[in-house]
Amino acid sequence: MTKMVTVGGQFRAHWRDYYELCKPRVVALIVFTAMVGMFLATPGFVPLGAFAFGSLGIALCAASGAAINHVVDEEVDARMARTRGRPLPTGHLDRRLALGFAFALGGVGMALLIWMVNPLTAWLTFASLVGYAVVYTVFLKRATPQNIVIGGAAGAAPPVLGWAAVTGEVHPHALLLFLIIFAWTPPHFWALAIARYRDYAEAEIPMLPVTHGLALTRLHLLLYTVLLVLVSVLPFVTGMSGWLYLVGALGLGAGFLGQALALLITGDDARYAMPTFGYSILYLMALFAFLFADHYLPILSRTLA
Ligand code: HEM
Ligand SMILES: CC(C)=CCC/C(C)=C/CC/C(C)=C/COP(=O)(O)OP(=O)(O)O
Repeated sequence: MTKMVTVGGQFRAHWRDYYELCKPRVVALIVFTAMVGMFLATPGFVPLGAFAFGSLGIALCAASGAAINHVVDEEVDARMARTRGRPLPTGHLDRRLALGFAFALGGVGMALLIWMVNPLTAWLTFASLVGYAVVYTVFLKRATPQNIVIGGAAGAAPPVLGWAAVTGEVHPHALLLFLIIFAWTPPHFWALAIARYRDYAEAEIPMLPVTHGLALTRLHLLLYTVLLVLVSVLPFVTGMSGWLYLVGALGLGAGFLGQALALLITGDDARYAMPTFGYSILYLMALFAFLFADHYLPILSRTLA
């Protein structure tokens, strides 16, 4: 009896470790933005196959990238308070097992995308995986404070991937969604980097607050938020989205600008940095929910009329 409980307990611990390697909450938001890309790609309903296999394939590849990031960053993660409890630095998981797991996820994800969706989506997703796990994690993260600006392109790709899964093409409207996430990434990350800048300094990772100071990072955070609000209006200006989206985008943008301004003016990182980071996640989720609602409400009201 005792043995069974122990075996059960161990299995549970391993399952959780593998799950954590996938950065599940980040992947969830990535897949949500990909799904919205799929919905916006068509005036009607998304074909079920493209939706299910596209979402699953993108999720598996993003999780693969996240797991590779854990392997490459094992030593850096061990040096930072925020990350030293992860499965590799704590020794809960072996590096080779983690890498095998990452390749298995990526392999299954790619197979699904190639055979059940289309090759364009598969290769764009592969480029995003390599962009995050290799270009950003192995090189840029350790090389330049612009790491997350350039590396942000990998995380901004999912709506383009979702769109391509449904239509087999890269549409200019999908690129607008890419631009939104691309402009959102710096304020998203720098809010956290300000809050945790001692971590990055100790790990000798050249994040902007470490190399150029907190004041300049707060200013850059605000400037990118202004850029984000401007870019977020483009779906309305180009006729891709309507008034519901515009009102939502401006309301959410005002909230983000308020946070970024409060951080800059007061310099009170303890009070504003983590709430700004939390708001950035809520912002992206809600902005994409507005894109979705704006796309389907007119169709719904026409159907009901
Ligand atoms: C290069 C681009 C990005 C960088 C450098 C970055 C950085 C980070 C970091 C360091 C964290 C904290 C993770 C932790 O504490 O475990 C985080 C959390 C998060 N990020 Fe990002 N991020 C990027 C792109 C994205 C993208 C594209 C999305 C989604 C579309 C996203 C969604 C999230 C979410 C949802 C969390 C919260 C996770 C949690 O609570 O466990 N991030 N990000
Ligand atoms: C295939 C596809 C769509 C790939 C998406 C890429 C992806 C998973 C992007 C997430 C970005 C992210 C969480 C960066 C943080 O890494 P970090 O190492 O700076 O943060 P950490 O210190 O918390 O590990």
